[in-house]
Amino acid sequence: MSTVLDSIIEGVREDLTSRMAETPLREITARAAEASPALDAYAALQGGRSDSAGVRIISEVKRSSPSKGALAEIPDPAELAQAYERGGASVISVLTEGRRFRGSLADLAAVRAAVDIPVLRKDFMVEEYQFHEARAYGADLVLLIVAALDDAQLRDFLALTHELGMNALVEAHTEEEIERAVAAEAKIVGVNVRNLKTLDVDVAHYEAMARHLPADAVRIAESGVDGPGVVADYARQGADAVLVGEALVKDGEPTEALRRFRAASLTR
Ligand SMILES: O=C(O)c1ccccc1NCC(=O)[C@H](O)[C@H](O)COP(=O)(O)O
Repeated sequence: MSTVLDSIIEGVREDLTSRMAETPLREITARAAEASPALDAYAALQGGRSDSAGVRIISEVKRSSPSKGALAEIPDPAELAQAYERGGASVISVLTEGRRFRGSLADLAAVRAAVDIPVLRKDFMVEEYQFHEARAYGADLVLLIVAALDDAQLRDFLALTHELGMNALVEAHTEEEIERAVAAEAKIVGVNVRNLKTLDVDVAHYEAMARHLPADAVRIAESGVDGPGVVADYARQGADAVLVGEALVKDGEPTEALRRFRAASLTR
């Protein structure tokens, strides 16, 4: 049976075919090689569970989603990213998938030019081309969804990500996917509490999965933050960083919201 993830990836592949026809691999590779070196997202995210600065926040530019539909217009993603940076975000996540999330590579480039912190290209990465494209548009970090890749792809894409000077956030949903991420030698491992089959969010799932995360990986809790309480819970459960989308884009004062989220993690 086809899942939401399968259907998103089908659309991603179709859109990718058009972009590849417009800008061939050798051209995007050359543009990636000319881009400014990637910022160190690993350094920006590590230490959140142990040092006095508290949990790091990855703040997302998210207009729309398959689970909730329209969330926020975000006419100026660069301005939103700057508001996040002022609030103390460690990394900005930019959804670049167009059909379901209404994101774009133009959003990624605009955010990259507007902030001094690392930027994540949040997309469904299934072809080598997309990694060069991510670098060409200024990404420092890319998302690898274990459920969307086989073991060979996971290893090859991680190696390519590192060759291009970027880091990868390797996203798992289950114990088995965490094991696959660890076997591929992922250094930044996320647990997304949104079930990609049902789209249900269960924040308690992070606690169940956290004990399977290796001690030496940077640990990310993804999705489901609806206020400071959930950030504090994720921090208590040993997350180094928390990825937040909807709660920030729907808040009229994202800088203040972010400050509250960061402060909450210090109460653990
Ligand atoms: O958000 C969705 O509905 C969704 C559906 C299918 C695949 C991915 C999806 N979201 C991507 C994300 O992982 C979230 O944008 C991110 O973790 C932030 O989540 P939230 O804070 O709950 O908006």
